Amino acid sequence: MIPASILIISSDSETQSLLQQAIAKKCTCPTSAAAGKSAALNCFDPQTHELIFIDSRTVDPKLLTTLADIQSPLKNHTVVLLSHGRKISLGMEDEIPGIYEILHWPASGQHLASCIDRALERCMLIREKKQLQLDCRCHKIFAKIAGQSKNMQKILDSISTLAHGNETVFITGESGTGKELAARTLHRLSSRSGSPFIRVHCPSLPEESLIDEIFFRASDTALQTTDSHTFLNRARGGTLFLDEIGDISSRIQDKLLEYLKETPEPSYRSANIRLLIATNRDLGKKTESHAFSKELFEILSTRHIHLPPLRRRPEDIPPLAHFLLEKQAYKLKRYGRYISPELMKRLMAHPWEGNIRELENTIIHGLLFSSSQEIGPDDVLLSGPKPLGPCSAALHQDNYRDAKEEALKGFNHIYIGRLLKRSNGNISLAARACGLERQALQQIMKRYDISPVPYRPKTGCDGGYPE
Ligand SMILES: Nc1ncnc2c1ncn2[C@@H]1O[C@H](COP(=O)(O)OP(=O)(O)OP(=O)(O)O)[C@@H](O)[C@H]1O
Repeated sequence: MIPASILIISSDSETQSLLQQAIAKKCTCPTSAAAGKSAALNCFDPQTHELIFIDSRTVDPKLLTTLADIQSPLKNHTVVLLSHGRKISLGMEDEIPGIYEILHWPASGQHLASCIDRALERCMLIREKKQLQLDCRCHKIFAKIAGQSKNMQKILDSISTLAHGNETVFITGESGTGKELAARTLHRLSSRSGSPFIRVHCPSLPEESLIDEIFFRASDTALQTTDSHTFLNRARGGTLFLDEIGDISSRIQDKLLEYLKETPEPSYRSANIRLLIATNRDLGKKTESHAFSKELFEILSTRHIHLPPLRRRPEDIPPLAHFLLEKQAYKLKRYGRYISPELMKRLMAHPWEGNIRELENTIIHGLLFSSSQEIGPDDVLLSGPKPLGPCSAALHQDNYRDAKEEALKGFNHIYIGRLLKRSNGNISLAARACGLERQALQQIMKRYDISPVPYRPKTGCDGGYPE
Protein backbone atom coordinates (compact mmCIF):
# COMPACT_ATOMS: atom_id res chain seq x y z
CA MET A 1 0.00 0.00 0.00
CA ILE A 2 1.37 3.41 -0.94
CA PRO A 3 0.26 6.88 0.17
CA ALA A 4 -2.24 8.65 -2.06
CA SER A 5 0.22 11.47 -2.68
CA ILE A 6 3.26 13.24 -1.27
CA LEU A 7 3.86 16.97 -0.86
CA ILE A 8 7.33 18.50 -0.69
CA ILE A 9 7.49 22.04 0.64
CA SER A 10 10.90 23.47 -0.26
CA SER A 11 12.10 26.46 -2.25
CA ASP A 12 15.34 24.67 -3.06
CA SER A 13 15.06 22.88 -6.39
CA GLU A 14 18.00 20.58 -5.57
CA THR A 15 16.27 19.42 -2.35
CA GLN A 16 13.06 18.93 -4.30
CA SER A 17 14.69 16.74 -6.94
CA LEU A 18 16.78 14.74 -4.42
CA LEU A 19 13.64 13.92 -2.50
CA GLN A 20 11.65 13.15 -5.66
CA GLN A 21 14.35 10.76 -6.90
CA ALA A 22 14.60 8.99 -3.55
CA ILE A 23 10.81 8.70 -3.33
CA ALA A 24 10.57 7.39 -6.91
CA LYS A 25 12.84 4.49 -5.94
CA LYS A 26 10.38 3.48 -3.21
CA CYS A 27 6.94 4.05 -4.69
CA THR A 28 5.04 5.32 -7.70
CA CYS A 29 2.66 7.68 -5.97
CA PRO A 30 2.28 11.24 -7.27
CA THR A 31 4.62 13.76 -5.69
CA SER A 32 4.07 17.50 -5.91
CA ALA A 33 6.30 20.33 -4.76
CA ALA A 34 5.49 23.76 -3.37
CA ALA A 35 8.21 26.42 -3.29
CA GLY A 36 6.77 28.59 -0.52
CA LYS A 37 4.24 29.01 2.22
CA SER A 38 1.38 30.36 0.11
CA ALA A 39 1.97 27.76 -2.63
CA ALA A 40 1.97 25.08 0.07
CA LEU A 41 -1.26 26.31 1.60
CA ASN A 42 -2.81 26.50 -1.85
CA CYS A 43 -1.96 23.00 -2.92
CA PHE A 44 -2.19 21.14 0.38
CA ASP A 45 -5.11 18.73 0.25
CA PRO A 46 -5.70 17.04 3.61
CA GLN A 47 -7.59 14.21 1.91
CA THR A 48 -4.86 13.15 -0.52
CA HIS A 49 -1.52 14.36 0.88
CA GLU A 50 -0.63 11.72 3.40
CA LEU A 51 3.10 12.35 3.54
CA ILE A 52 4.57 15.87 3.73
CA PHE A 53 8.23 16.89 3.67
CA ILE A 54 8.82 20.42 4.97
CA ASP A 55 12.12 22.21 4.46
CA SER A 56 12.69 24.38 7.54
CA ARG A 57 14.65 26.90 5.40
CA THR A 58 11.64 27.53 3.22
CA VAL A 59 8.92 27.85 5.74
CA ASP A 60 8.74 28.32 9.42
CA PRO A 61 7.79 25.00 11.00
CA LYS A 62 4.85 26.92 12.39
CA LEU A 63 3.34 26.47 8.94
CA LEU A 64 2.38 23.15 10.36
CA THR A 65 0.12 24.93 12.78
CA THR A 66 -1.59 26.55 9.82
CA LEU A 67 -1.90 23.23 8.03
CA ALA A 68 -3.22 21.77 11.23
CA ASP A 69 -5.98 24.37 11.11
CA ILE A 70 -7.09 22.84 7.85
CA GLN A 71 -7.40 19.45 9.42
CA SER A 72 -6.59 19.68 13.03
CA PRO A 73 -4.47 18.04 14.29
CA LEU A 74 -2.32 16.54 11.54
CA LYS A 75 -2.32 13.20 13.31
CA ASN A 76 -3.47 11.36 10.22
CA HIS A 77 -0.59 12.77 8.19
CA THR A 78 3.06 11.88 8.30
CA VAL A 79 5.22 14.98 8.41
CA VAL A 80 9.00 14.90 7.99
CA LEU A 81 10.84 18.12 8.81
CA LEU A 82 14.15 18.77 7.02
CA SER A 83 16.16 20.64 9.65
CA HIS A 84 18.97 21.71 7.31
CA GLY A 85 21.54 22.68 9.90
CA ARG A 86 19.01 24.68 11.81
CA LYS A 87 18.96 23.45 15.36
CA ILE A 88 15.52 22.24 16.14
CA SER A 89 15.21 21.37 19.76
CA LEU A 90 12.93 18.82 21.24
CA GLY A 91 11.02 21.62 22.90
CA MET A 92 10.35 23.11 19.51
CA GLU A 93 9.43 19.73 18.13
CA ASP A 94 6.84 19.47 20.85
CA GLU A 95 5.29 22.70 19.71
CA ILE A 96 4.88 21.43 16.17
CA PRO A 97 1.71 19.42 15.84
CA GLY A 98 1.79 16.23 13.83
CA ILE A 99 5.53 16.02 13.23
CA TYR A 100 6.76 12.48 12.78
CA GLU A 101 10.48 12.77 12.14
CA ILE A 102 13.20 15.41 11.92
CA LEU A 103 15.70 14.62 9.19
CA HIS A 104 18.98 16.54 9.25
CA TRP A 105 19.48 17.86 5.76
CA PRO A 106 21.28 17.15 3.54
CA ALA A 107 20.98 13.53 4.53
CA SER A 108 23.04 10.61 3.25
CA GLY A 109 21.34 8.41 0.65
CA GLN A 110 21.00 5.64 3.22
CA HIS A 111 19.49 7.93 5.87
CA LEU A 112 17.05 9.39 3.37
CA ALA A 113 16.03 5.95 2.08
CA SER A 114 15.34 4.56 5.53
CA CYS A 115 13.48 7.73 6.57
CA ILE A 116 11.23 7.35 3.48
CA ASP A 117 10.68 3.67 4.31
CA ARG A 118 9.58 4.52 7.85
CA ALA A 119 7.34 7.35 6.67
CA LEU A 120 5.67 5.18 4.01
CA GLU A 121 5.11 2.43 6.52
CA ARG A 122 3.50 4.89 8.92
CA CYS A 123 1.25 6.14 6.12
CA MET A 124 0.19 2.57 5.46
CA LEU A 125 -0.53 1.89 9.14
CA ILE A 126 -2.57 5.10 9.46
CA ARG A 127 -4.56 4.16 6.39
CA GLU A 128 -5.20 0.65 7.67
CA LYS A 129 -6.28 2.06 11.04
CA LYS A 130 -8.64 4.51 9.34
CA GLN A 131 -10.13 1.70 7.25
CA LEU A 132 -10.63 -0.49 10.31
CA GLN A 133 -12.27 2.38 12.20
CA LEU A 134 -14.56 3.03 9.25
CA ASP A 135 -15.46 -0.67 8.92
CA CYS A 136 -16.17 -0.80 12.62
CA ARG A 137 -18.38 2.32 12.49
CA CYS A 138 -20.27 1.04 9.44
CA HIS A 139 -20.74 -2.30 11.14
CA LYS A 140 -22.19 -0.64 14.25
CA ILE A 141 -24.43 1.67 12.25
CA PHE A 142 -25.62 -0.97 9.81
CA ALA A 143 -26.34 -3.25 12.77
CA LYS A 144 -29.52 -1.18 13.18
CA ILE A 145 -30.66 -2.14 9.68
CA ALA A 146 -31.77 -5.57 8.58
CA GLY A 147 -30.97 -6.48 5.03
CA GLN A 148 -29.08 -9.40 3.63
CA SER A 149 -30.90 -9.35 0.34
CA LYS A 150 -29.30 -7.96 -2.82
CA ASN A 151 -31.87 -5.17 -2.75
CA MET A 152 -30.93 -4.05 0.72
CA GLN A 153 -27.23 -4.40 0.04
CA LYS A 154 -27.58 -2.10 -2.97
CA ILE A 155 -29.43 0.42 -0.81
CA LEU A 156 -26.82 0.23 1.93
CA ASP A 157 -24.07 0.71 -0.68
CA SER A 158 -25.82 3.82 -2.01
CA ILE A 159 -26.22 5.17 1.52
CA SER A 160 -22.49 4.67 2.25
CA THR A 161 -21.44 6.23 -1.05
CA LEU A 162 -23.71 9.25 -0.75
CA ALA A 163 -22.84 9.77 2.92
CA HIS A 164 -19.46 11.18 1.89
CA GLY A 165 -20.39 14.51 0.45
CA ASN A 166 -22.46 17.57 1.09
CA GLU A 167 -24.90 17.26 -1.75
CA THR A 168 -28.63 17.01 -1.22
CA VAL A 169 -29.92 13.44 -1.31
CA PHE A 170 -33.48 12.55 -2.32
CA ILE A 171 -35.05 9.53 -0.60
CA THR A 172 -38.27 8.02 -1.91
CA GLY A 173 -40.47 5.08 -1.03
CA GLU A 174 -43.93 4.27 0.26
CA SER A 175 -44.82 5.03 3.85
CA GLY A 176 -43.00 2.78 6.32
CA THR A 177 -40.29 1.59 3.91
CA GLY A 178 -37.50 3.08 6.02
CA LYS A 179 -36.85 6.54 4.53
CA GLU A 180 -36.19 8.19 7.86
CA LEU A 181 -33.97 5.31 8.93
CA ALA A 182 -32.02 5.68 5.66
CA ALA A 183 -31.66 9.44 6.24
CA ARG A 184 -30.46 8.96 9.82
CA THR A 185 -28.00 6.28 8.69
CA LEU A 186 -26.64 8.53 5.97
CA HIS A 187 -26.13 11.28 8.55
CA ARG A 188 -24.43 8.95 11.01
CA LEU A 189 -22.03 7.71 8.33
CA SER A 190 -21.17 11.24 7.20
CA SER A 191 -18.55 13.59 8.59
CA ARG A 192 -21.48 15.50 10.17
CA SER A 193 -22.33 12.65 12.51
CA GLY A 194 -21.19 14.65 15.54
CA SER A 195 -23.62 17.46 14.70
CA PRO A 196 -27.41 17.50 14.91
CA PHE A 197 -29.84 15.66 12.67
CA ILE A 198 -33.05 17.66 12.54
CA ARG A 199 -36.24 16.30 10.96
CA VAL A 200 -38.84 18.68 9.62
CA HIS A 201 -42.21 17.11 8.93
CA CYS A 202 -43.20 19.52 6.15
CA PRO A 203 -47.00 18.91 6.05
CA SER A 204 -47.36 19.78 9.72
CA LEU A 205 -45.92 23.29 9.25
CA PRO A 206 -47.86 26.16 7.73
CA GLU A 207 -46.26 27.55 4.56
CA GLU A 208 -45.20 30.80 6.24
CA SER A 209 -43.44 29.02 9.10
CA LEU A 210 -41.70 26.69 6.68
CA ILE A 211 -40.39 29.64 4.72
CA ASP A 212 -39.49 31.63 7.83
CA GLU A 213 -37.77 28.78 9.54
CA ILE A 214 -36.02 27.17 6.64
CA PHE A 215 -35.88 29.46 3.65
CA PHE A 216 -35.12 32.83 5.16
CA ARG A 217 -36.64 35.37 2.90
CA ALA A 218 -34.35 38.32 3.56
CA SER A 219 -30.81 37.25 4.21
CA ASP A 220 -28.76 35.22 6.56
CA THR A 221 -28.89 38.05 9.09
CA ALA A 222 -31.89 36.18 10.40
CA LEU A 223 -29.57 33.33 11.08
CA GLN A 224 -27.37 35.53 13.25
CA THR A 225 -30.27 36.16 15.56
CA THR A 226 -30.40 34.47 18.90
CA ASP A 227 -33.47 32.47 17.89
CA SER A 228 -31.94 29.10 18.49
CA HIS A 229 -35.26 27.35 17.96
CA THR A 230 -35.45 27.72 14.20
CA PHE A 231 -34.75 24.52 12.34
CA LEU A 232 -31.79 26.08 10.57
CA ASN A 233 -30.14 27.12 13.80
CA ARG A 234 -30.82 23.80 15.43
CA ALA A 235 -29.31 21.92 12.48
CA ARG A 236 -26.17 24.11 12.25
CA GLY A 237 -23.21 22.07 11.02
CA GLY A 238 -25.41 19.01 10.68
CA THR A 239 -28.21 17.61 8.56
CA LEU A 240 -31.68 18.98 7.92
CA PHE A 241 -34.12 16.25 6.89
CA LEU A 242 -37.14 17.64 5.03
CA ASP A 243 -39.64 14.81 5.31
CA GLU A 244 -42.76 14.45 3.16
CA ILE A 245 -42.15 17.22 0.67
CA GLY A 246 -44.63 15.67 -1.79
CA ASP A 247 -47.31 18.27 -1.12
CA ILE A 248 -45.27 21.45 -0.62
CA SER A 249 -46.69 24.53 -2.30
CA SER A 250 -45.28 25.82 -5.56
CA ARG A 251 -43.81 28.78 -3.64
CA ILE A 252 -41.76 26.43 -1.45
CA GLN A 253 -40.86 24.35 -4.51
CA ASP A 254 -39.42 27.54 -6.04
CA LYS A 255 -37.40 28.25 -2.87
CA LEU A 256 -36.03 24.75 -2.87
CA LEU A 257 -35.19 24.94 -6.54
CA GLU A 258 -33.41 28.24 -5.95
CA TYR A 259 -31.30 26.67 -3.23
CA LEU A 260 -30.49 23.54 -5.19
CA LYS A 261 -29.47 25.58 -8.22
CA GLU A 262 -27.14 27.48 -5.90
CA THR A 263 -28.59 30.87 -6.54
CA PRO A 264 -27.89 33.13 -3.58
CA GLU A 265 -29.48 31.52 -0.55
CA PRO A 266 -26.95 32.38 2.10
CA SER A 267 -28.71 30.80 5.04
CA TYR A 268 -27.61 27.29 4.21
CA ARG A 269 -24.08 28.22 3.46
CA SER A 270 -23.48 30.16 6.65
CA ALA A 271 -25.25 27.53 8.71
CA ASN A 272 -23.29 24.78 6.93
CA ILE A 273 -26.22 22.43 6.58
CA ARG A 274 -26.72 19.36 4.45
CA LEU A 275 -30.21 18.77 3.13
CA LEU A 276 -31.83 15.34 2.87
CA ILE A 277 -35.26 15.31 1.29
CA ALA A 278 -37.88 12.56 1.38
CA THR A 279 -41.31 11.81 0.03
CA ASN A 280 -43.70 8.88 -0.14
CA ARG A 281 -45.42 10.41 -3.18
CA ASP A 282 -44.79 9.50 -6.79
CA LEU A 283 -43.39 12.88 -7.80
CA GLY A 284 -42.78 11.68 -11.37
CA LYS A 285 -46.55 11.37 -11.77
CA LYS A 286 -47.14 14.69 -10.05
CA THR A 287 -44.87 16.42 -12.55
CA GLU A 288 -47.06 15.08 -15.37
CA SER A 289 -50.08 16.83 -13.91
CA HIS A 290 -47.92 19.93 -13.21
CA ALA A 291 -48.54 19.55 -9.48
CA PHE A 292 -44.80 19.35 -8.90
CA SER A 293 -41.99 21.23 -10.63
CA LYS A 294 -40.36 19.07 -13.29
CA GLU A 295 -37.09 20.96 -12.97
CA LEU A 296 -37.00 20.46 -9.20
CA PHE A 297 -37.82 16.77 -9.61
CA GLU A 298 -35.01 16.32 -12.13
CA ILE A 299 -32.47 18.07 -9.93
CA LEU A 300 -33.53 16.04 -6.90
CA SER A 301 -33.30 12.81 -8.88
CA THR A 302 -29.57 13.18 -9.53
CA ARG A 303 -28.77 11.79 -6.07
CA HIS A 304 -31.58 9.43 -5.31
CA ILE A 305 -32.20 6.47 -3.01
CA HIS A 306 -35.40 4.52 -3.59
CA LEU A 307 -36.73 2.10 -0.99
CA PRO A 308 -38.97 -0.46 -2.70
CA PRO A 309 -42.20 -1.58 -1.00
CA LEU A 310 -41.90 -4.71 1.10
CA ARG A 311 -44.30 -6.69 -1.12
CA ARG A 312 -41.76 -6.35 -3.97
CA ARG A 313 -38.97 -7.86 -1.90
CA PRO A 314 -40.45 -10.82 -0.02
CA GLU A 315 -36.95 -12.25 0.47
CA ASP A 316 -36.38 -9.39 2.93
CA ILE A 317 -39.33 -10.41 5.11
CA PRO A 318 -37.71 -13.27 7.12
CA PRO A 319 -34.51 -11.35 8.00
CA LEU A 320 -36.55 -8.25 8.80
CA ALA A 321 -39.02 -10.21 10.92
CA HIS A 322 -36.22 -11.86 12.92
CA PHE A 323 -34.41 -8.56 13.30
CA LEU A 324 -37.53 -6.69 14.45
CA LEU A 325 -38.46 -9.54 16.80
CA GLU A 326 -35.06 -9.33 18.48
CA LYS A 327 -35.25 -5.53 18.68
CA GLN A 328 -38.77 -5.42 20.12
CA ALA A 329 -38.30 -8.45 22.41
CA TYR A 330 -35.43 -6.57 24.01
CA LYS A 331 -37.53 -3.40 24.37
CA LEU A 332 -40.57 -5.23 25.75
CA LYS A 333 -38.49 -7.61 27.86
CA ARG A 334 -40.09 -10.66 26.19
CA TYR A 335 -36.99 -12.70 25.70
CA GLY A 336 -36.71 -16.04 23.96
CA ARG A 337 -39.83 -15.72 21.75
CA TYR A 338 -39.66 -17.00 18.22
CA ILE A 339 -41.78 -16.94 15.07
CA SER A 340 -43.43 -20.24 14.15
CA PRO A 341 -42.83 -21.58 10.62
CA GLU A 342 -46.58 -21.26 9.93
CA LEU A 343 -46.57 -17.57 10.89
CA MET A 344 -43.48 -16.94 8.77
CA LYS A 345 -45.34 -18.38 5.75
CA ARG A 346 -48.23 -16.01 6.47
CA LEU A 347 -45.87 -13.07 6.84
CA MET A 348 -44.30 -13.88 3.47
CA ALA A 349 -47.72 -13.94 1.79
CA HIS A 350 -49.07 -10.72 3.36
CA PRO A 351 -49.25 -7.63 1.09
CA TRP A 352 -47.77 -5.24 3.71
CA GLU A 353 -49.51 -2.03 2.67
CA GLY A 354 -47.86 -0.36 5.65
CA ASN A 355 -44.47 -1.87 4.78
CA ILE A 356 -41.82 -2.36 7.46
CA ARG A 357 -43.71 -0.26 10.01
CA GLU A 358 -46.71 -2.60 9.68
CA LEU A 359 -44.44 -5.63 9.97
CA GLU A 360 -42.91 -4.13 13.12
CA ASN A 361 -46.37 -3.49 14.63
CA THR A 362 -47.38 -7.07 13.80
CA ILE A 363 -44.31 -8.39 15.58
CA ILE A 364 -45.03 -6.18 18.60
CA HIS A 365 -48.59 -7.51 18.70
CA GLY A 366 -47.33 -11.09 18.52
CA LEU A 367 -44.86 -10.48 21.32
CA LEU A 368 -47.52 -8.93 23.53
CA PHE A 369 -50.23 -11.49 22.95
CA SER A 370 -48.53 -14.85 22.44
CA SER A 371 -49.19 -17.07 25.43
CA SER A 372 -46.13 -19.27 24.82
CA GLN A 373 -42.61 -18.69 23.55
CA GLU A 374 -43.77 -19.47 20.03
CA ILE A 375 -45.54 -16.67 18.17
CA GLY A 376 -48.02 -18.22 15.79
CA PRO A 377 -50.57 -16.93 13.26
CA ASP A 378 -53.22 -16.64 16.00
CA ASP A 379 -51.10 -14.20 17.97
CA VAL A 380 -51.10 -11.57 15.25
CA LEU A 381 -53.83 -9.86 13.28
CA LEU A 382 -52.89 -10.19 9.65
CA SER A 383 -56.38 -10.42 8.23
CA GLY A 384 -59.54 -9.12 9.81
CA PRO A 385 -59.41 -6.04 12.02
CA LYS A 386 -56.22 -4.03 11.78
CA PRO A 387 -53.88 -4.15 14.77
CA LEU A 388 -54.29 -0.57 15.89
CA GLY A 389 -51.96 0.92 18.46
CA PRO A 390 -54.44 2.31 21.02
CA CYS A 391 -53.04 5.82 20.81
CA SER A 392 -51.03 6.13 17.62
CA ALA A 393 -53.88 7.26 15.38
CA ALA A 394 -55.44 9.29 18.19
CA LEU A 395 -52.32 11.41 18.53
CA HIS A 396 -52.86 12.79 15.03
CA GLN A 397 -56.31 14.18 15.87
CA ASP A 398 -56.56 17.81 16.90
CA ASN A 399 -60.01 17.61 18.43
CA TYR A 400 -60.03 16.07 21.93
CA ARG A 401 -63.28 14.15 21.47
CA ASP A 402 -62.10 12.71 18.15
CA ALA A 403 -58.75 11.78 19.66
CA LYS A 404 -60.41 10.05 22.61
CA GLU A 405 -62.79 8.17 20.31
CA GLU A 406 -59.85 7.09 18.14
CA ALA A 407 -57.93 5.87 21.20
CA LEU A 408 -60.97 3.94 22.47
CA LYS A 409 -61.40 2.37 19.07
CA GLY A 410 -57.80 1.18 19.05
CA PHE A 411 -58.03 -0.07 22.62
CA ASN A 412 -61.26 -1.99 21.98
CA HIS A 413 -59.97 -3.59 18.80
CA ILE A 414 -56.89 -4.87 20.59
CA TYR A 415 -58.54 -5.76 23.90
CA ILE A 416 -61.66 -7.43 22.51
CA GLY A 417 -59.67 -8.94 19.64
CA ARG A 418 -57.50 -10.67 22.21
CA LEU A 419 -60.53 -11.99 24.12
CA LEU A 420 -62.13 -13.25 20.91
CA LYS A 421 -58.94 -14.93 19.87
CA ARG A 422 -58.84 -16.84 23.16
CA SER A 423 -62.49 -17.82 22.87
CA ASN A 424 -62.23 -18.76 19.18
CA GLY A 425 -64.68 -15.98 18.35
CA ASN A 426 -67.26 -17.01 20.95
CA ILE A 427 -68.82 -13.81 22.32
CA SER A 428 -70.37 -15.37 25.45
CA LEU A 429 -67.04 -16.84 26.53
CA ALA A 430 -65.25 -13.56 25.77
CA ALA A 431 -67.83 -11.62 27.81
CA ARG A 432 -67.46 -14.00 30.74
CA ALA A 433 -63.68 -13.70 30.62
CA CYS A 434 -63.78 -9.93 30.91
CA GLY A 435 -66.66 -9.65 33.38
CA LEU A 436 -69.20 -8.03 31.03
CA GLU A 437 -72.70 -9.07 30.10
CA ARG A 438 -72.87 -10.70 26.66
CA GLN A 439 -75.18 -7.90 25.40
CA ALA A 440 -72.87 -5.21 26.75
CA LEU A 441 -69.89 -6.70 24.95
CA GLN A 442 -71.94 -7.12 21.78
CA GLN A 443 -72.92 -3.42 21.91
CA ILE A 444 -69.30 -2.37 22.22
CA MET A 445 -68.37 -4.65 19.35
CA LYS A 446 -71.11 -3.16 17.22
CA ARG A 447 -70.08 0.39 18.08
CA TYR A 448 -66.48 -0.23 17.12
CA ASP A 449 -67.25 -2.51 14.20
CA ILE A 450 -65.52 -5.55 15.65
CA SER A 451 -66.54 -8.82 14.03
CA PRO A 452 -66.02 -12.21 15.77
CA VAL A 453 -65.85 -14.01 12.40
CA PRO A 454 -62.09 -13.72 11.73
CA TYR A 455 -61.45 -15.30 15.13
CA ARG A 456 -63.60 -18.37 14.52
CA PRO A 457 -61.88 -21.58 13.41
CA LYS A 458 -62.13 -21.97 9.65
CA THR A 459 -62.91 -25.72 9.76
CA GLY A 460 -66.15 -25.19 11.67
CA CYS A 461 -66.82 -27.96 14.17
CA ASP A 462 -63.49 -28.31 16.02
CA GLY A 463 -63.35 -25.76 18.77
CA GLY A 464 -66.44 -23.74 17.81
CA TYR A 465 -68.55 -22.89 20.85
CA PRO A 466 -72.29 -22.55 20.70
CA GLU A 467 -73.41 -18.95 21.30
N1 LIG B 1 -34.15 -2.16 6.82
C1 LIG B 1 -34.68 -1.98 8.03
N2 LIG B 1 -34.21 -2.67 9.06
C2 LIG B 1 -34.76 -2.54 10.28
N3 LIG B 1 -35.78 -1.72 10.57
C3 LIG B 1 -36.28 -0.99 9.58
C4 LIG B 1 -35.76 -1.06 8.25
N4 LIG B 1 -36.45 -0.21 7.48
C5 LIG B 1 -37.36 0.38 8.27
N5 LIG B 1 -37.26 -0.09 9.53
C6 LIG B 1 -38.11 0.29 10.69
O1 LIG B 1 -39.44 0.48 10.19
C7 LIG B 1 -40.07 1.60 10.82
C8 LIG B 1 -40.51 2.60 9.75
O2 LIG B 1 -39.35 3.17 9.15
P1 LIG B 1 -39.27 4.74 8.79
O3 LIG B 1 -39.96 5.57 9.83
O4 LIG B 1 -37.85 5.05 8.50
O5 LIG B 1 -40.15 4.75 7.46
P2 LIG B 1 -40.56 5.96 6.52
O6 LIG B 1 -40.43 5.48 5.13
O7 LIG B 1 -39.78 7.19 6.91
O8 LIG B 1 -42.09 6.14 6.90
P3 LIG B 1 -43.07 7.42 6.64
O9 LIG B 1 -43.07 7.70 5.18
O10 LIG B 1 -44.40 6.94 7.11
O11 LIG B 1 -42.52 8.52 7.47
C9 LIG B 1 -39.05 2.17 11.78
O12 LIG B 1 -39.29 1.66 13.08
C10 LIG B 1 -37.73 1.65 11.25
O13 LIG B 1 -36.75 1.53 12.28
